[in-house]
Amino acid sequence: MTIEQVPHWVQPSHPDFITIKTYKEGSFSKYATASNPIPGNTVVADFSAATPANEKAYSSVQVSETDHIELNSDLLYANHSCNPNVVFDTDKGEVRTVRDIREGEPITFNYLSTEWDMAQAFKCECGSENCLGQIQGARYVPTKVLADQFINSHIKRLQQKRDAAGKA
Ligand SMILES: C[S@@+](CC[C@H](N)C(=O)[O-])C[C@H]1O[C@@H](n2cnc3c(N)ncnc32)[C@H](O)[C@@H]1O
Repeated sequence: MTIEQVPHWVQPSHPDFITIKTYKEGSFSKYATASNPIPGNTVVADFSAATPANEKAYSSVQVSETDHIELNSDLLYANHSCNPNVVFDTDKGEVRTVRDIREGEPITFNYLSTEWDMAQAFKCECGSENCLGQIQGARYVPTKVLADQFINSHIKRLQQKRDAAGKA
């Protein structure tokens, strides 16, 4: 079944940053690409349009051990990658590049850096050498597998609690 996803915000929401493209027919087929070249370590967006999410969904971003937000912007179309080029820093409420990004390059972040137990799992198509395959939340991945990656503080706390309980 194809789910029609009709944005409720004015598009484009981040014209200098995001150009949306479509890569296949059907649901979840859109992705954010860079409108311009962007240097590494640049703050490119914030979460100022976000609102609390009543429940987690494919579209929400987890911002604490219990809370989720809806982005209400074209940031929604940032796909997951196991080797991402931006971070969604939920403590600072900002999106930052982690390396230089070429114009037209897909904008991606690591969903496991924000999500503990996702509403909707998927088989990752990022194509990275270190691709983890099934993406369903950091809960399902050993802490050491994510050790070299940017991980938000709420996920680190949840990892610590899980690992401590496992040793008890
Ligand atoms: C927040 S949306 C991202 C935008 C989405 N591609 C769309 O068209 O609405 C998250 C969904 O996109 C898809 N997705 C994101 N990253 C993916 C990836 N690396 N491989 C396969 N599907 C992905 C999954 O269906 C996921 O549930």
